[in-house]
Amino acid sequence: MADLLDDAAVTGRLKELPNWTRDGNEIRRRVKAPSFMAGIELVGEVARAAEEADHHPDIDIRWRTLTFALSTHSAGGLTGRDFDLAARIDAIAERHGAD
Ligand SMILES: C[C@H](O)[C@H](O)[C@H]1CNC2=NC(N)=NC(=O)C2=N1
Repeated sequence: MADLLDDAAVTGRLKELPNWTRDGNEIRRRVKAPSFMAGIELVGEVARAAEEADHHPDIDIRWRTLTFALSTHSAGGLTGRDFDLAARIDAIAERHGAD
């Protein structure tokens, strides 16, 4: 099982991911896609990355605004797996021309 990160480690990893904010046991990012369908395609790609990593974000879809939240449920908080997937989500969002 992945190790829980302490507050200092979480703060350190968040510095590399300026689009993400911490809310308790999770980190969250909002992404605005160029259109609804672009957002759905982006979510599909995130879903494939999540399956590959065997780590799954909570996803909220509102027209072209997507919110991704990450936490490691089995560990009860934030681990390196959340930050690794967050970086992959950033790369996917950028490739899809999202803000
Ligand atoms: C068996 C499998 O590894 C676990 O159920 C995984 C699947 N995806 C997961 N995703 C997230 N976000 N947290 C988990 O603890 C988790 N556990």
